[in-house]
Amino acid sequence: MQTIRVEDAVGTVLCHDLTKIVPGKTKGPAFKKGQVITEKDIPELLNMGKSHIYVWEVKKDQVHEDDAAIRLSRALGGQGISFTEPKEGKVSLIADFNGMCTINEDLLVQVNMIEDMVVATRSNRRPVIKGDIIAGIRVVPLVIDENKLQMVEHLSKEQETIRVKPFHSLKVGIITTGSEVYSGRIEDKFGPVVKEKIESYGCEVFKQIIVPDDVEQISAAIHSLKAEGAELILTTGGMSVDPDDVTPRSVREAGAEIVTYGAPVLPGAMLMVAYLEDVTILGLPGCVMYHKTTIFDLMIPLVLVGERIDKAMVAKLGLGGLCLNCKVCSYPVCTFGTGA
Ligand SMILES: Nc1nc2c(c(=O)[nH]1)N[C@H]1C(S)=C(S)[C@@H](COP(=O)(O)OP(=O)(O)OC[C@H]3O[C@@H](n4cnc5c(N)ncnc54)[C@H](O)[C@@H]3O)O[C@H]1N2
Ligand code: MOO
Repeated sequence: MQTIRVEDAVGTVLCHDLTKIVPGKTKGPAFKKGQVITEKDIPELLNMGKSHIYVWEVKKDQVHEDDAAIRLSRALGGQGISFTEPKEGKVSLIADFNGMCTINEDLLVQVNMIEDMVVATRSNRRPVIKGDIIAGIRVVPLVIDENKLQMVEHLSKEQETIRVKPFHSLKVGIITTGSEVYSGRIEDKFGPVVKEKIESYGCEVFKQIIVPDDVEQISAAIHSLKAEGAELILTTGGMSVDPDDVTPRSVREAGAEIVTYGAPVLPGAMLMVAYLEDVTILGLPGCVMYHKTTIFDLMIPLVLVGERIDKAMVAKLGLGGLCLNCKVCSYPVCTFGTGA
C-alpha cells in the first residue's frame, strides 16, 4: 500500500472504497476498491476532498484482478462459452447454446490448487440451456502474480477445462414392448412419456412400433427402425426378471453390442445400453414411465452430444445415483447422478 497525490494516481489501483455523500441525495461508494484510476476521475476525487489516496503498487510481474480474471476465463473457457465483463475480479461463463456442461475435472482441481484464484462450476455432464451461467471465475486479491496466470495458461494449452458440447437433434424410434399393450388390454402410457421427454431436447420421434413380449418381433423392430434411419432407439418395458421380460435378450439377439444391463441408479436399475453399429439403443425399464427423473435423464445428454457410453461411465453414476424423491423435483439442479 502506498499514499500518493491524487494528481499522480492515474493507472493505479485503489485500496478501498471511497464514499461520496451529497446531503439529502446520495451516500455510497463513488469509487470501488480495486478500481483503476483514470484521468477523468481526478476532478471527481478532488471534488470529494481527496488530495491523497491509498493505492496498490502494481509491480511489473503483477496483474490487476479484472485483467487477471479475463485472462483466466479465456484460458479455461472453451467451446460454447461467452464471458461477462469482469466485476470485482469476477467473470461469469455463459452457455452460448443448449447442450451438456462439460468440465475437465482433473484440470479444474489443478487450477483450484493454485493460490489466489477460484473456479466454481456447475456439475459435470448436466444439460444446460443457452444463457445459463456455467461457471464463475474469481481472482481473490486485488493483484495477482503473473506467473500464477501463466501456470493456468500453460495447463490449459491443449485441453479445454469448461465448455458446452452442443446437442445433436437425433432421429429417434421407439419400440414399446408388452403383450398387454399390444393386445389393447391396456392403453400405452410409456411411449408418450418417452416421446415428450426426448423431443423436449430437440429430437424427432419419427416412429413408434408396439410389439408383444416376443424376441423375434422385438429384434425385427430394432432392425426395421435402423433401416429407416434411426440414430437412437428407445425400447420400453420388459426389462426385469419375469419370464415375459425378454427385451434385453431381444436386443442381444438383434446383434447389438451390450455395454451394460443394469445401472447403479435408483430409479433406473434395469437400464440397458447397447450399440448396433452406430445406433444407440437404450432399454428403458418401467420406472421411466412412472418417475419424473430417472436414469433416462442422465443418459440423454451423453447420447445427444455423441459420447460413446462405456461401463465405467455408468458405474460412476452410483455415487449420487439415489434419487431423493424431493417433493418438488429440481433436476438438473440437484445431486442426482452427479458423483457427489
Ligand atoms: N425381482 C425383481 N423384480 C424387479 C426388479 C428386480 O431387480 N428384481 N426390478 C424392478 C425394477 S427396478 C423395475 S423398473 C421394474 C422393471 O419393469 P419392466 O421394465 O420389466 O416393466 P414391465 O414388467 O414391462 O412392466 C411393469 C408394469 O408397467 C406396465 N407397463 C409397461 N409398459 C407399459 C406401457 N407401454 N403402457 C402402460 N403400462 C405399461 C406393465 O403393464 C406393468 O404393470 O421391475 C421391477 N421388478
Ligand atoms: O429400473 Mo427400476 O429402475 O430402478 O425402478
